[in-house]
Amino acid sequence: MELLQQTIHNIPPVDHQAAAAVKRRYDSLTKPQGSLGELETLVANYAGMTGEPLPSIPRKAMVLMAGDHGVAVHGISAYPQEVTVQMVYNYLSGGAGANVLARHAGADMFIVDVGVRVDLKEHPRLINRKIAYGTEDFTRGPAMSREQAVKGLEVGIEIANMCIDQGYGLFALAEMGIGNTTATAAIASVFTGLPPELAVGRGSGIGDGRLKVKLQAVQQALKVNKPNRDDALDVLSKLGGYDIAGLAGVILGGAARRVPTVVDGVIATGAALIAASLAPAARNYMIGSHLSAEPAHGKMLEVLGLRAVLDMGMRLGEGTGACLAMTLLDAGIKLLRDMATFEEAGVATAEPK
Ligand SMILES: O=C(O)c1ccc[n+]([C@@H]2O[C@H](COP(=O)([O-])O)[C@@H](O)[C@H]2O)c1
Ligand SMILES: Cc1cc2nc[nH]c2cc1C
Repeated sequence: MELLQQTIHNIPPVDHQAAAAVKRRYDSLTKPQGSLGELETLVANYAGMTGEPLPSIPRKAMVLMAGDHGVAVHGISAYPQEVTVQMVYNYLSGGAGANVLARHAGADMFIVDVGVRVDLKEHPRLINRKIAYGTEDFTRGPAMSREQAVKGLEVGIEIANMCIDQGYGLFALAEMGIGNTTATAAIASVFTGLPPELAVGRGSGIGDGRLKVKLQAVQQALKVNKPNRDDALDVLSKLGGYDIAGLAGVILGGAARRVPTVVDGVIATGAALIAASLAPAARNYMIGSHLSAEPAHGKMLEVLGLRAVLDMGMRLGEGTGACLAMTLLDAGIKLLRDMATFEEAGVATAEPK
């Protein structure tokens, strides 16, 4: 608990001067003012987070938190629960979408077992921080204890600190956990006020039968647990997963040291809602990536004040949207650093209005 509290306490305000310096430089470059649109805002906000008036391309870490969800016993996913562990092995051997897009974005992957249901074979690239063998079925009671929720958050903070100590300057959130869109729909419902009917979606691709069961599971979880939306630890422990807790911790750990986090799809955004509720200042260190196909995602981003820079109907999770967004951030930073100014290129500036 001490690490969590200290981390929250350490989150600094953003550096508005660094953000303003970026805007000024964009205005001096050989293009009509503001013509790079949201790319300019993305980089200016990023500079406000890191405090660098002329940002350089950051070293990137994708942190993938894997955990199982007890609610999966109800058949609320299109895939069997074993897929969680099977996909972890796929990440370790480099063959998943997450690996391909992490390589594409130049990000190194940190694969963490925070709560997979079975013991995993040791692997030099697997970080074992297992808190429990999956969560409890949240239709019957809390998914985990408050202490376990804190542990999950602190695992994320610890991984963030380890990465920052190694020189990483930007995080991408990634997760794997069969059933985690059910947990996320419940969290989304609490923090956005959306009724479960509007928060529950098809996740990994369920049909109408499973969708009905999934909706009932979320309704039941809210009824049985009565989460208190003013107490993020209550919401996280009753409705969350170890994957979600770990990712919320990464955001907090990064924010405390001015390292921004690119949020991924609906599950990562559930973690972002937990982090923002625990520490409102952490919100300033989050970068939106894409708009997931899950129905609650738009409202969740709106509540956080985040903008999705991509809208491509993606719903893979595992950090894939975050990686694509990181490539856009890099593009914006390159433009800022490498374009000629009006003065350097001898190009005439705008006529008076
Ligand atoms: O990130 C998203 O927006 C997203 C939307 C739907 C599904 N997923 C991924 O699919 C898995 C969860 O789906 P489900 O149906 O088992 O809840 C989990 O491993 C997520 O990474 C991810
Ligand atoms: C194969 C598979 C890969 C995934 N990656 C994230 N969630 C997933 C769900 C499934 C089923």
